[in-house]
Order: sequence, then C-alpha cells, then structure tokens
Amino acid sequence: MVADLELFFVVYSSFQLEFKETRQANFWRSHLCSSKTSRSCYYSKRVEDSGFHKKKKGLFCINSSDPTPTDKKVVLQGNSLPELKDFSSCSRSKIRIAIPSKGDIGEDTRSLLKESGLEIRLHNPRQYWATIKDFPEVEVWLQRPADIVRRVQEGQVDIGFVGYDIVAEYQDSSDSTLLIHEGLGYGSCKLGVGIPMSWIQVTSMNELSRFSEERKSPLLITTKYPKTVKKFLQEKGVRNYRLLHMDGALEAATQMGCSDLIIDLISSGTTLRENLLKEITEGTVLESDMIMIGSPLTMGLNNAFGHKVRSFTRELLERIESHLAAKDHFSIIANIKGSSPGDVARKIGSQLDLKGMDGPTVSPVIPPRGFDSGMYAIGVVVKKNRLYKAIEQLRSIGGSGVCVLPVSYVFEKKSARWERVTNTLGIDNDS
Ligand SMILES: Nc1ncnc2c1ncn2[C@@H]1O[C@H](COP(=O)(O)OP(=O)(O)OP(=O)(O)O)[C@@H](O)[C@H]1O
Ligand SMILES: O=P(O)(O)OC[C@H]1O[C@H](OP(=O)(O)OP(=O)(O)O)[C@H](O)[C@@H]1O
Ligand SMILES: [Mg+2]
Repeated sequence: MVADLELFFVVYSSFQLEFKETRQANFWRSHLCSSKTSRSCYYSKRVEDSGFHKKKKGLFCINSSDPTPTDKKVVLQGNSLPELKDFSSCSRSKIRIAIPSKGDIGEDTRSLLKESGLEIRLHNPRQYWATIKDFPEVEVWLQRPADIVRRVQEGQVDIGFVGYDIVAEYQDSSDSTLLIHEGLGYGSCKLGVGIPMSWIQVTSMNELSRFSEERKSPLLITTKYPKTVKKFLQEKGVRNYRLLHMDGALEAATQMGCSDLIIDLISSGTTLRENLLKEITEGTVLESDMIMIGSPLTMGLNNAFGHKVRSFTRELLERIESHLAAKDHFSIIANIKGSSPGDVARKIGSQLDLKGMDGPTVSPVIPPRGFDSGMYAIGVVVKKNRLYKAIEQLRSIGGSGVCVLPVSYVFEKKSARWERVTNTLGIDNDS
C-alpha cells in the first residue's frame, strides 16, 4: 500500500515526524512545527515547481476550526494537490518574528526594532525566544541566518530579518519568501571573488575564465554559497572549477594550499587584504543588506490569523520605514520676517538645504494685540549632516529664534512597500 503513495507521513504525538519518500519524493515537502509555549502544533506545506502559488494567487482558504490531533496519520495520495485544510488545520495564535541570534546583525536588528518602538525582552541570554514590550501577541525567535530563511518559507515563522545573501542562497525559489523591506541599512556587504595577490596576470572575471580553461586541473573555489556561486560562474563562463566548502575563515584557504581562490563576504576588504587576497573586476556576485522577509504561507491566509499577521506586519513595516526616514533628519522651527507667506516660502525655497522634505510650513505669528507683525513661523525638516549649513542659510534670509528638534517618525501617505506585498499576495491593500 505504501508503495502506491506519493508521500507518507506519520505524525507522532511526541511531535516527531517520520518521513518516508517514495516515487516523487521531491514533489511535496511538509513540515511539522511544535510550539513549546502553546503546546499546539501545525503543519504547513511548500509545493515546489507545481505552480501552486501562481494558480492560487490570492487568499488561501484554511480550516482553522479543525485542529488535527498530533497523532493523526496524514496520507497524501497521487499527484493531485490535497485540500489546503489538510495541511493547515492546527493554527498557532501568536505571530512569530525571527531575528539573528548573534553578532552585529543580531544587535543591530534589536536596535532597529527598539528605535521603531518595539523593545525586545530577552529574559535570559541563553534563551532563544523573547517577547516584545506592549505586543503580547508576538513571539521573537533568535535563530541562525540560514534557519531564519528556512522557517519563514515553511510558514513556521511569519517575519524574518536576515541578510539578502542568505535569502539568495537558501530560499527554494523566488516566491517562497515575500520581500517586505529590501534594505534596512545595516549588515551591508558583498559576496565577491578573492584571488591570491600573486596572480598578477588575472585582474578580471574574463581573465579568470580564460585562466581556468588553460589549466588541466579544475580551479578549486572555496565558498559557503554554492548555489549562488554556481549560477554566477555559469553567467561568467567559468566551467573548469570544483567547489569546496569551509565553515568560516575562508580567507585562510589559499595560503593553506587547500584552494585556488575564495568567494566570500567582503565588507571593508580588510580580511581579504590581510590574507594576501585581492578583488577582481566584475567579481561581485551580489550586494547584500539586511532585509525583512515574510512568509507567503501565513501572510496569505484567509482567516483571522492571516489578518492578524498582515495587520502586524504592516504596522511593523511602517514603523521601520518611518523611523528610517526620520533618523537622518532634524526638524527646524524658526521665525522669519516677510511680506506674505508666499514671500517667506520663496526665500526659504531659494536656499539649498531648507527645501525640506515636503516644502516649508509657513504660518503667521500673531502677537497678543492681534495686528500683523510681518513675522512668520516656519517649519522645515533638514538632513542631519547639513544642519549647520541650514542654520547659516536661515540666518542669511533673516531667520531668528531657531529651534532644532529630533524627528522620531516620518509617515508617508501610504507605504509603497506594503502595496507591493499585497499585490504579490493578490489581496486587497487593507485586508
Ligand atoms: N563583514 C561583514 N560586514 C557586514 N555584514 C556582514 C559581514 N559578514 C557577514 N555579514 C552579514 O551578516 C550575516 C551573518 O554573518 P555572520 O558571520 O554573523 O554569520 P555566520 O557566518 O552564519 O556565523 P558564523 O560566522 O558564526 O559562522 C551575513 O549573512 C551577512 O548578511
Ligand atoms: O571585509 P571585512 O570587513 O574584513 O569583512 C569580511 C569578513 O567578515 C565575515 O567574516 P566573519 O567575521 O563573520 O567570520 P567567518 O568567516 O568565520 O564567518 C566574512 O566572512 C569575511 O571573512
Ligand atoms: Mg561569519
């Protein structure tokens, strides 16, 4: 009987999953996730190459009122897609965010969230889950970067903060994660080729490609990014190579004699240089920044949980966007003499650093006795690094009583990024 089944699952009550693959094993991938906190479990699915996302673009329909017991046997038959409710019947109630568990990117993610109004409360430094002050419906899970991508695409986590390099390498396909914010401004680096400085005849990818063809033995290339690197080398016409793996400190590989060259992350370039390696022209595989991703599986759910995830994700995105838009700016309030609001606005508009984000706000200053003083209060938002220039320009047009205030958030009329998310999901902007 088992031989006739595409895939055979047995879910044991102790949250163990026995997984047997038969003929078309790669057709389905399913996952079991158990939540220690709620003792609930759910399973989600990913369908590779089945066109499922394209066909089912839009809200997913699930049956959350039918929690399947954990010891229930789930059997998938034939090639046909099972009903979605077969996979999503047991729902968790808390929204899950995954952030890097360590390193600069871990610290910087916590700072970004704090500055955006979400303070993470880690109850103990060895614990891998945390809470957010004032957001009791949200859990934070601290994970290694590759696992963040895996959990998000499986739907075990709703929102992830991770480097683009890791998403490119670990996501199964371009639609298995949803891009929510494409550049959070930290963890910036590039994945690039590093060759020995002693190879003076090789300065570009073209030369490296020719060099590899002239050799009898394949080029030995050490990298932690095999999928991304294979694609890059194919595009660059490099064929005579063999990939090797190292867990870290890759820059040592050439001097140790284990490898001809490396393809690894480069930020300042110091590690490369200190290990007698150099970059080459067109040797950048990709540029990376920390990004925010979401799970299409949970974000597309057509039920209360899906709505809750979308509504929180939108709030988080808009808080982050408006914080990032505000953090490089100051707000300036000052008084300026003029014959009319238009006259004052023109004076301000003539100054390079006073143009503000949306032009100046100009309002008449009305003294206690109520007559026109010819004085106007103006408000502009200026770049932090241009503050003193802006003050000088204000003085040059008669500005006085200048107050400089921090800007916490700058909310735009609407979030173009959220629109992109809802368009990708094929759902209404506000649902
Ligand atoms: N030098 C760097 N400068 C800026 N960002 C970096 C740098 N190195 C790594 N990153 C970013 O941080 C992410 C995680 O890097 P990190 O080295 O902390 O993780 P890891 O290599 O998986 O862990 P480990 O170093 O313990 O093996 C990378 O995927 C990349 O996005
Ligand atoms: O260009 P730089 O500013 O010198 O940074 C690049 C280095 O940073 C990362 O290493 P990490 O410190 O994470 O060590 P790892 O190689 O063990 O991951 C990366 O893998 C490079 O080795
Ligand atoms: Mg590292």
